[in-house]
Amino acid sequence: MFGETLRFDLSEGFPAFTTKRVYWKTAFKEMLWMLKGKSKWGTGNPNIRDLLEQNVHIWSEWPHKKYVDETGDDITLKSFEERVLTDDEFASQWGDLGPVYGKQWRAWKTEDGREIDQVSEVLEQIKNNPTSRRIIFEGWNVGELDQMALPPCHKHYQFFVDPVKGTVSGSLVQRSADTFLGVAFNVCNLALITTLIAEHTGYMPGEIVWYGLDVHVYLNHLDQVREQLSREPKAFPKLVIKSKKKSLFDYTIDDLGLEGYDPHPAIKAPVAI
Ligand SMILES: Nc1nc(=O)c2c([nH]1)NC[C@@H]1CN(c3ccc(C(=O)N[C@@H](CCC(=O)O)C(=O)O)cc3)CN21
Ligand SMILES: O=c1ccn([C@H]2C[C@H](O)[C@@H](COP(=O)(O)O)O2)c(=O)[nH]1
Repeated sequence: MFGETLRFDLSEGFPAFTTKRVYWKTAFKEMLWMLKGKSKWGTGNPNIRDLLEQNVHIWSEWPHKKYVDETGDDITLKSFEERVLTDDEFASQWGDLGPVYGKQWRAWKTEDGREIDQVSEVLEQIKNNPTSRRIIFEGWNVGELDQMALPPCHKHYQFFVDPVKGTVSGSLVQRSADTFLGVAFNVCNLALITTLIAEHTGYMPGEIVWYGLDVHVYLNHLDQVREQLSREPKAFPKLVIKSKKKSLFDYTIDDLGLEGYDPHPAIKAPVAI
């Protein structure tokens, strides 16, 4: 399908889907990793070492494939991850994802050698110029796409302040959406970033609007999708910020929680690489 929309009012609950268990901690860790921007490994591009240290494996397939293709060393995904985790030099060389998400969000390179922190600018604009129609961060850096492990799927984030309601709403344009595996994570993470941005600018979270352009279901997910569609949705949980940090960029998973999340059981599916 092309051009689909989902809309959730965050005052009515946190949109972690309930028709299957969404590994929201994994999703949140991914979002917090993106918000940190650069990695201390290698060239500073986002690196899977930082995810593996938190037991998150959802990005490992891509650098593993690159390593096997380029070196001919046919090691398993598990041994590859182990090596990235324990061998600093290996992590710097092979754990690097290129200038993906966090790099563009926090340190977009300009022609004159500066780096632009788009997320900090979003916070500044919401505080100082809330009626702006330019409250955006963008990951689609055309000149650097060929260096990225995957060109960004969730690419354009735009925020909107309603001064009367006292809310910040968030939206996401996603060029390509893996309906069964990716979208639950993407919606969760859009709701998380919108809530955190509201918290750090003195507003309440408003709505989130998700736009999916190429929205697809992989053929080897069909049984899983049918199973999920047969289930009745339940009430959404509530996001709790257990400890408010000074900066939006300082959160760890231990600072966040979901209260009242009682989903149907998880449904497993293979990820397409
Ligand atoms: N085909 C494809 N779909 C995606 O959703 C996707 C990509 N590729 N490439 C980049 C990232 C990585 N993402 C992923 C990758 C794997 C899962 C996944 O396997 N999720 C399982 C288990 C989660 C866990 O390990 O805790 C799930 O049941 O949600 C989710 C998102 C989202 N993106
Ligand atoms: O956050 C994400 C990241 C990726 N996806 C999905 C969408 C596609 O199925 C693949 C990417 O393949 P492309 O050929 O580059 O479109 O990953 C997602 O849904 N959410």
